[in-house]
Amino acid sequence: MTVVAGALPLSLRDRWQAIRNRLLASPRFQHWAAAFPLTRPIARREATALFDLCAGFVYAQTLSACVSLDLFERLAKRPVAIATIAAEADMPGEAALRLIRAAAALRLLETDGTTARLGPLGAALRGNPGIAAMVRHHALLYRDLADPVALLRGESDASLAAFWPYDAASEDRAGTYSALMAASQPMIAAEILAAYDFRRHRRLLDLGGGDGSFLAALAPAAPLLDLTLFDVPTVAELARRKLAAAGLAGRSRVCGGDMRRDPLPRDADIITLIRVLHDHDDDQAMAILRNARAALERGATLLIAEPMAGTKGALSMGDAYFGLYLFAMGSGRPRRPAELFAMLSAAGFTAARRHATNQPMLASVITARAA
Ligand SMILES: CC(C)=CCC/C(C)=C/CC/C(C)=C/C=C/C(C)=C/C=C/C=C(C)/C=C/C=C(C)/C=C/C=C(C)/C=C/CC(C)(C)O
Ligand SMILES: C[S@@+](CC[C@H](N)C(=O)[O-])C[C@H]1O[C@@H](n2cnc3c(N)ncnc32)[C@H](O)[C@@H]1O
Repeated sequence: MTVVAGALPLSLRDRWQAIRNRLLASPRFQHWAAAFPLTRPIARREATALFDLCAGFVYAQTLSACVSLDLFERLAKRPVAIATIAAEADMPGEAALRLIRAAAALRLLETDGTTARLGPLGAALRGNPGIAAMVRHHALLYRDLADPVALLRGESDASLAAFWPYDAASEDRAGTYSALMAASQPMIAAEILAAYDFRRHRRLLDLGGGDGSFLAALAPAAPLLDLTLFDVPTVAELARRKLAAAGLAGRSRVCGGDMRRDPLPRDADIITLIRVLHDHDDDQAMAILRNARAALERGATLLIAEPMAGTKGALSMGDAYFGLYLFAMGSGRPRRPAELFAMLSAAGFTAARRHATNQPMLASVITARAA
């Protein structure tokens, strides 16, 4: 190791990285790598990756315009002339063509310059209505991120924080965020139900269960399971109505309160925390885990399902997307499975393990047993 005054000591790895980074920053090396046949594909891929980072906001706004104009639903029925889209969207034909060509370049649509058709990514988006709901919701996030450094310094007020008023959820506010969660819950529930068999349990308590969308999705997959939901009182009221409307009133029970400190129903043999822990800073997350542990008999199960940091194949989803999303929200962070294992152990759980999900970008699943 070399010690430089005022700087951290340099390891072998640091020195190798310094050489690599000098090379990558050199216009001569970049030019050579792009021209040499063996390195050309890598040079193009890396240049495109960097360009995509520069242009990400433009891509996202192209998608946002398509969602606002409901183009995916419109084009799912049949191809439509671009002139018709322009008239319906109240914009000049040239502008509509510009948007449709942009969306076609992003594989959201397809076009021959006169007619617009649904593209493969637009078709996939239709399969999960929660994605369009998130795209609409991103207007808030991107407003907060307009000056990211000011946000990180705490110099700007984030509107996202007001969108999630967990501690003071009026009926109106709770209804808005619960509707967003309900729209995206089917794709999450599909991942969890494919990863874990709930039929081995008798009574499930869904902590922070929202408006009951997860329980409604779970009910047919585990017909003998008794269902309990716990959420803040305003959301619990929404869940009561939703579960009754789904014909589950006889099979379910709903409780309102604060999952960090209020006593929880004690008769469950499995507690689920779905998209809940990552919302909370470490002390609050530990309070939730300890409260859950206190409600379980020894040997009972805790299941955590949420997007996790450090997820292979979905790294940008964790520390980049949810890292900044939750920062703007004002609490919580995406955690690595190893961090969750340590927290689970400190809260009195044992035998923590991961269960593979098909789309880890959407959710990873961990279970543990009450020790
Ligand atoms: C047969 C042919 C034509 C081809 C064969 C090739 C082939 C196999 C193609 C695959 C086709 C296919 C099955 C595609 C499937 C695509 C899927 C499943 C795409 C899913 C995309 C999901 C996305 C983009 C999800 C986005 C989710 C977001 C942005 C979630 C945000 C969540 C937030 C903000 C949550 C907030 C809650 C809080 C506060 C953090 O607790
Ligand atoms: C991100 S939502 C997830 C909802 C649902 N589990 C889902 O995946 O769709 C987090 C939920 O936790 C609830 N919540 C937040 N803080 C809470 C607290 N202290 N006590 C009870 N519920 C809480 C919220 O009201 C909200 O319904």
